[in-house]
Amino acid sequence: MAHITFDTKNIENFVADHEFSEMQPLITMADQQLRNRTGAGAEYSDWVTLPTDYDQEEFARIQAAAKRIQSNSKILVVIGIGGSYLGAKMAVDFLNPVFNNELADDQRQGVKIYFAGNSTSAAYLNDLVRVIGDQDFSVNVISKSGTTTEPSIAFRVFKQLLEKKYGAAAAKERIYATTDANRGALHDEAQEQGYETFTIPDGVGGRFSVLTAVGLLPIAASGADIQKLMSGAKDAQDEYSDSNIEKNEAYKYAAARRILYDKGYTTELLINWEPSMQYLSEWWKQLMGESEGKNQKGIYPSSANFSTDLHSLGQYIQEGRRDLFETVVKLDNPVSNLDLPHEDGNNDGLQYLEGITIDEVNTKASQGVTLAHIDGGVPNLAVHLPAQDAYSLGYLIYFFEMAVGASGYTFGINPFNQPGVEAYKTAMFALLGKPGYEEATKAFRARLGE
Ligand SMILES: O=P(O)(O)OC[C@H]1O[C@](O)(CO)[C@@H](O)[C@@H]1O
Repeated sequence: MAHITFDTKNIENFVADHEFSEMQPLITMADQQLRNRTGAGAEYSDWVTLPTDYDQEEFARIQAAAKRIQSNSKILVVIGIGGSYLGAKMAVDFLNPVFNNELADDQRQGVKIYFAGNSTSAAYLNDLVRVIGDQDFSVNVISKSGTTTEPSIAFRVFKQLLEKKYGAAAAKERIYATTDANRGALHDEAQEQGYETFTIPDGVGGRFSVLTAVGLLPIAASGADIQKLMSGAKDAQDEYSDSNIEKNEAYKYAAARRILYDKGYTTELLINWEPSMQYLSEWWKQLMGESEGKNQKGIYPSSANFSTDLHSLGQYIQEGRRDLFETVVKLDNPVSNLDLPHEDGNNDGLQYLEGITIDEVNTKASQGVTLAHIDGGVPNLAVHLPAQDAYSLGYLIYFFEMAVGASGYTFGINPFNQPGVEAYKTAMFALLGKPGYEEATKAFRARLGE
């Protein structure tokens, strides 16, 4: 089966071949830390073998639950934030038609998926309640800790909506909780209330959890093929098993990023040319940023959606500060195509494009932009995706996970924790007056002049 490929030819002007061989010892060391589980945070590296070592019984329950949701609901509200949200959103968007939720029921493979609990916006929750209206729905609440404020608030709202609509007992049949196997507020509530539960394994951190029930249940409910997703990831696990940069493209990507970083290219833009891939970048940003951004080090992960953002960020990318490099994720074969419609005359100046497809325009645009950006001093890496399908996505997920696992160790940090996220939570809890934060409450309120 065709699989993703990684291409460094467009950094030739910026990086010499010998620089890759010089990076090999660092990558070999990182590979050993990762695979022998001797590096910092190794207890959270079970994702390395997840595609060949996952709970088959739970996988079957996920598929059964997805079928049940499809049979009794029009909508699945997926509640979660960060790693308990972005992987599912990425995959649901990538594997379904762009306007999936707006299609007629018989045009859609599975249920409509709406996400909640990923902000503190009241308007978002109010508007989603209005969208649901009198349609049948179920809820998948996802939280490893079970105490994250945003999803906890959203869960209250949608749990009460379910109870109002179906009654307390029937509401419980429509709630699916994905959480820690043994502990946490959500775990305890699920046990007490008898919700069907799915597990976020102890050894898999949030941002690496898309191939667990965290991603798999929403993805399956949307109608996408989670078996093929896992099989793409499994083939990637086999493919990226060598520590040699020349035999392992995930490590070649890690090495290329690290070489560029050392030369002052400290911001990486993940570029896509399909609107359905916008959330691939959002997922990738958490994966990279939360893993690498520690001890005042790490590549800042950003993204741009082309050609849209060429008309907003294009100027900066072409001529702004020269600390950017791009990684383009390019789809080699579009999921659907369109001929430019014929029109008599040439009032819109598009006659020269007649006879070629819109996807060819997309491809030529991407090639042209790459050349222009290289000329402007922006190194350009490329990941080619053969198809917009579950197999390729599973492969791609594993590619990025392996790359950041190794890359994190080259920075000498723990790629699997996220201590810095606590700072905002402390400030927020203090200002909200959460019990246990009394001293911090005084200090933060004083800073606001309260
Ligand atoms: O699944 P939880 O515990 O609700 O956490 C959600 C997200 O919050 C973080 O812990 C911090 O933002 C992420 O690492 C995680 O993906």
